[in-house]
This record gives sequence, structure tokens and C-alpha cells, in this order.
Amino acid sequence: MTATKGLEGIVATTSSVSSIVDGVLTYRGYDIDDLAENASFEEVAYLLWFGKLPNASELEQLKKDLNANASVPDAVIQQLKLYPKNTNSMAALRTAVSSLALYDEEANDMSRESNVRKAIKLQAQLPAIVAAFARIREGKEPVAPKADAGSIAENFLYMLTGEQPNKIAIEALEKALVLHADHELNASTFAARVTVATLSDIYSGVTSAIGALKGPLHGGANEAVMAMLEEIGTIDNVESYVQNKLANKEKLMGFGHRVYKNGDPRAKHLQKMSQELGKITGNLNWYEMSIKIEDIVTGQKGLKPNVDFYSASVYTSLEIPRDLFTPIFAISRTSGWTAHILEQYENNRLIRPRAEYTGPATQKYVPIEKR
Ligand SMILES: CC(=O)SCCNC(=O)CCNC(=O)[C@H](O)C(C)(C)COP(=O)(O)OP(=O)(O)OC[C@H]1O[C@@H](n2cnc3c(N)ncnc32)[C@H](O)[C@@H]1OP(=O)(O)O
Ligand SMILES: O=C([O-])CC(=O)C(=O)O
Repeated sequence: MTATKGLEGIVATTSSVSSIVDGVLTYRGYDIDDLAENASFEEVAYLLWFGKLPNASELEQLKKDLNANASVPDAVIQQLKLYPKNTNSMAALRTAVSSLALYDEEANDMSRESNVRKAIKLQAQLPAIVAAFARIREGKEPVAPKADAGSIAENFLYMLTGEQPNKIAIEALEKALVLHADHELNASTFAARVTVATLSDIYSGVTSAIGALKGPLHGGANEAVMAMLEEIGTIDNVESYVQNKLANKEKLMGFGHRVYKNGDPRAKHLQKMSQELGKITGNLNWYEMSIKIEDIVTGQKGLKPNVDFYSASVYTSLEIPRDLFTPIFAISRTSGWTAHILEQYENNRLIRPRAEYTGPATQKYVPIEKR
């Protein structure tokens, strides 16, 4: 038995949710470029869950269901108030999502109908949790979700600020949600599938996924990119900062990818959004710094930006606090995680690979007084 480090290149499951072939990403066969330009996040979530684009009445029903389920149980809001003020935002989300199960009477119902209902509930409630967490730590009361929100993007920004968001902000967040919704067998989706393959419940699967997304080699990279941009500060500092990192063989966050070696197809959309939003806000500093970093890193190392690189400046232009970037990724990816969980349940087998043993050869037990 020989291990493959990081399971690189190992095909661990079949899936019809999304695919990456020759650098092209599709959700259920629809090219991400097409979806990013044309689809709403709700259409994409429907597509991921049910395998087809919704018609007008199906979409309207889904939006009604999402709005109807967007409130978080008061007990979970009360718990959020008890978290230490400096709690890591992804740790808070992980704990709150785990707690949701305690207040859902059908948490352990394993029927497909119940799991679809719970997928919609989770998709509806994550934005409310993230917004409530962000307000509570600032000493503000959470804002109840709008009952008639046109979209999750609108409702999230409304719950975050307590004000009706403008059209540009809603559309930008919407597109970011579409771009992050699913990505084949990434680490957090794999974690979700491993968890539910034991026939554990959907809340356990999403909780595992949030824990995996949190890390800076995965979803946590978007926050790390913004931390880097802030540390660099101005465009004049970019060259020396990046050269220093490369010389020290340190990683530049937001670059590289396990699967894409010729570039992440989502990055160009986020780059364009970053520029457009920079022009609208009158602050192109983050965008221009990002372009310069990309020129150097790609030019010298051949590494291309991934989805996390330009999303950092996009969210900053939307005035979203840095430590909510990864929770927003989680809001979007809940659609993909739950679609994969539903798929796993449909055709389940326990996921249990092997390990190549590298420890000491057989040893004889030594009584404690002889050690
Ligand atoms: C949504 C997402 O999860 S997208 C990914 C988000 N993560 C990041 O942006 C973090 C930075 N990037 C990375 O750490 C990596 O590129 C990963 C984790 C995304 C992919 O990792 P892997 O496929 O395991 O590649 P690995 O880490 O083995 O790197 C291969 C080589 O490229 C280098 N490399 C990879 N990414 C980077 C980077 N961002 N900066 C500098 N060098 C890098 C490695 O140092 C290594 O070099 P070596 O062969 O000389 O030792
Ligand atoms: O697929 C991966 O390894 C990481 C990624 O880009 C994602 O989850 O969107």
C-alpha cells in the first residue's frame, strides 16, 4: 500500500453535481461563465439540489421557502450573545450551525423529503446567523430577515446593516455567491460527504464542512488575501513584499490550486467585479495592488490567482468586514455541500480509505517500572 499525499489525483467518488474537466467548471453541465453572467444564486441552488434549472413558479416557490425559513431559533441567537466578543467568525458559524440541529425536530429524519427541507432551511438560516453574529459582537441587536426579500444576497446585506442595500451591492454579492456555490470534491465538500457517509445527519455534514472551509489553505484564504493587501498597504510596497515572500519560499495567499494549473475560471469574473466596484467606490487601490501582485507571482512562479484572490477586494468594496469573507463563502457553499450530501445519501457507502503505516515495527509491551 502506497499513500498519495493529499490524495492528489485520486478519484474518490462519482458525482453529477459539478465537474472540472480541462479547467472548465460546470454545475450540472452548465458552464460557470454562463451561470455567472445569467443566473441568480437561487436558480443555482435549485440546479444543484434538483439537477435542473427551475421554471418561474419553481423559482418563486423556492424564494418563498427561503424567506419563510430565514429566521434563526431564538435559542441560537441567545447562544451567539454568549460567545466571547473576539470569537473567530468561522468558529462561531460552525458552533451555531451545529446548534441548529438541537432545535430542529426533524434533524435526524433521514428521508429525502426531510433532507431537502433541511437543505433549504440551512441555506436560509446561514445568512441570518452570520449577520446576527456580526451585529451582536458590535453590541447591536440582530435584524430580523425580510419576509419578502428578492434574494439571499439582498436579505443578507439587509440583516447585516439594517438598511435596504443598493442594487449594485446586491448584484455583486449575488454573482459572488453563484461563483462560490460548488466545486466538485474540494476539501470541505469531501469532509461533508465523509461525515454523512456514516449515515450521520445533514447538520453534522455541514458542520464538518464549515470546519474544513475555515482553514487558510481552503476558504480561509480570502481573509488571508485581504490581510496581506492591508499589510502591504500601497502599490509601492508590492514589489518588495512579494519578492521577499517568494525568496523565503512563503505562500502567497489566493494563488495556486490543486486542480487548476492554468488558472481558475472564476477568478476573471471576480477580477472584473473588483475593478468595477473599485471605480464605483472611487478606491482602486486594492484592485491595482492585486493586479501588480498577480503580475509578479504569475510571471515568476507561473502560479495563477484562485477564487479567493479577487473576492477579497470585491467584498472590501462592498464594505463587508474582512472576517466575514469566509462565512460568506460558507453561505454560498451550503448549496453545494447540501447537494453533495443529498447525492451521498442516494448512493451511500461508508468512506473509509487506508493508511500506509510508517510507524515503528512490531514492539513488545514494556511494563511501566522498566521504562
Ligand atoms: C477555495 C479554495 O480553497 S482555493 C485555494 C485557496 N488557498 C490558497 O490560496 C492558499 C495558497 N495556495 C496554496 O497553499 C496551494 O496552492 C493550495 C493549497 C491551494 C494547493 O496546494 P497543492 O496542490 O497541495 O500544492 P502545494 O502546496 O503542494 O504546492 C506545489 C508547489 O507550488 C508552490 N505553491 C503552491 N501554492 C503557492 C502559493 N500560493 N504561493 C507560493 N508558492 C505556492 C508550493 O510551495 C510548492 O512548491 P515546491 O514544489 O517548490 O515545494
Ligand atoms: O476545489 C478546491 O480544492 C478548492 C476550491 O477552489 C473551492 O472549493 O472552491
